[in-house]
Amino acid sequence: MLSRSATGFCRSVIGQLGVVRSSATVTLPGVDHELEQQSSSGCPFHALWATKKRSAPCPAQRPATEFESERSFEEMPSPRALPVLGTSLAVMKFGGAPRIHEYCDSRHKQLGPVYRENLGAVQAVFVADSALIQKVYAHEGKYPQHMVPEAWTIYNQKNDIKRGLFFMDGKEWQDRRRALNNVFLRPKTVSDHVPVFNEVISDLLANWRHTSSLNNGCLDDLERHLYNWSIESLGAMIFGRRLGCVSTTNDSADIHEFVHCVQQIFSESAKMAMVSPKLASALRLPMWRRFEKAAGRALDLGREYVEENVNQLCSRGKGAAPTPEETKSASLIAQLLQHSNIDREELVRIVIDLFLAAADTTSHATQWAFYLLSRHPESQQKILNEVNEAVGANQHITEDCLPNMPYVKAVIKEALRLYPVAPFLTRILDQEISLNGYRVPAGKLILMSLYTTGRDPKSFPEPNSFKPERWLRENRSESKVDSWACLPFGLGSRSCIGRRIAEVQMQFLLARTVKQFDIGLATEGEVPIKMRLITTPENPISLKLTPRD
Ligand code: HEM
Repeated sequence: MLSRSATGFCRSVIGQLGVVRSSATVTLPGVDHELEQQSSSGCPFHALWATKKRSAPCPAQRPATEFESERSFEEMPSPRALPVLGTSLAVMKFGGAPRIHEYCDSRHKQLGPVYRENLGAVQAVFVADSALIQKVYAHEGKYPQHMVPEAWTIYNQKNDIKRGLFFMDGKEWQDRRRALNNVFLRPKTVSDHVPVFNEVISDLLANWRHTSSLNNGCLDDLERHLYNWSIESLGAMIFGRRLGCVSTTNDSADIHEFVHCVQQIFSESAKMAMVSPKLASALRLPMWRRFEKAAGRALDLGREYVEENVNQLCSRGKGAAPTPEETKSASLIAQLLQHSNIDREELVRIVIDLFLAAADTTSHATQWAFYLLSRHPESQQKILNEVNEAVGANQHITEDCLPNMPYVKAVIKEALRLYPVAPFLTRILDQEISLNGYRVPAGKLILMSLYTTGRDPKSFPEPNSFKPERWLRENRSESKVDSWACLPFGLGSRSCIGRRIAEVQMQFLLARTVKQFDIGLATEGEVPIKMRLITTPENPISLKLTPRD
């Protein structure tokens, strides 16, 4: 098993989000390329393998003799490394941690779909091939294990605190995941909260209309707007009430501080990509102190929100039946308390980690989608046509309209292919596996390079072009997309638990924004990726919004 404390430079450099193996299904209306859901009985990979019509047997069923003809781990392609420095200089030449996706991409081009490299103290196996990714998932076992950013592990150990789902492993993870699945993966959970998601969007769009009208049509700092939107939407769902990040009427200084802290946690841990978090914490470097302060404050504020919510629920008295309205808008906290044996203390940790997992990912994914739309007016027109047709006489986009809006969904999928928020999915397997003819011992860190697979011309013709159409069911035969090469939410039982929530929120926001505004880019030129633990724009993005009415 890989030591959790191992590594500085690299654990952070490659410390992106990992992925999964789940049991709930989310199907894309009109988008025929989803793979994530499997039945819990039998080998889930047989079904998946069968749907891909591969001639080789399911990798999970390969005979034990498989390894006899394989080459050893040491023989696996690996870049030349200098004594002591290893390959750090080569990484630096590419621009260091912010360009790690490009560095790994070039290594794959040089060394093939599977190679190993010691980045700092971490020895990792990099995989960029959809068939091999399937194989890794087929071997992830009952308790899939992923990598967590080292700064967090150190912080948790130092402060002796336990954390939420993302940080759990083994049986504890499985129990909690099941309890949360019961709430998060129920279609009704999302449906019940669509009205509040739309309420948040109405406030956001009113704010955008006002702000841009005062600034020559420009909406600056899209990142901050989307961060607020993402936290407000999730908060409304979790606490059953608006937090005030977006609304102008219910403004609370605390919530802005919370948003700021969550944002800072990510920005400071990304800075530790160039310095070992262990070293940064031991020397109490400014970046560590800022990280520690932001994490401590976020945890405190999160605790206050959760406790306030739980106290309100408890003060209603045990046997008091909720009113129909209350039942409809029941906070997820109420549902978790009702349907699981999670206690208050654990609830605090779980909820705070949900915010950490959701805020950055959803806001940056949406930011890239807006960026791409601003550069592709023809796609905006397609969305507009689709939305107008779907809403008909009814001017509001309701949940019932979503199945008739496959193009919007395809835009999201395409944005996540080009800009996978989590650029590497990570797994640490508890059994030996053979990848591309090389043995990978149990306990090795495996990084699946989504940036590379998503832009592989074998999987996606014209891979660098934004072509949402490729995901539409009617184009499937000629578009030749390989869904296994694009897994932005991971796969299987440890896949993103918030996927459906994020997708629905994004669909509504994109569709409603395009319906109201023609979206242009206020800033010049292409915006490159800067890796800050997740895939973010290097420069701030500003939009030019022109009302359509
Ligand atoms: C576009 C938005 C999002 C993307 C691209 C995304 C992506 C991912 C990925 C790749 C993982 C992989 C975990 C692994 O196996 O290591 C993950 C896990 C997770 N995500 Fe998301 N996510 C998004 C939004 C959300 C939202 C909105 C929530 C909460 C409502 C959320 C909650 C979580 C949690 C709790 C985990 C850990 C699951 C576990 O360990 O069992 N995510 N996400």
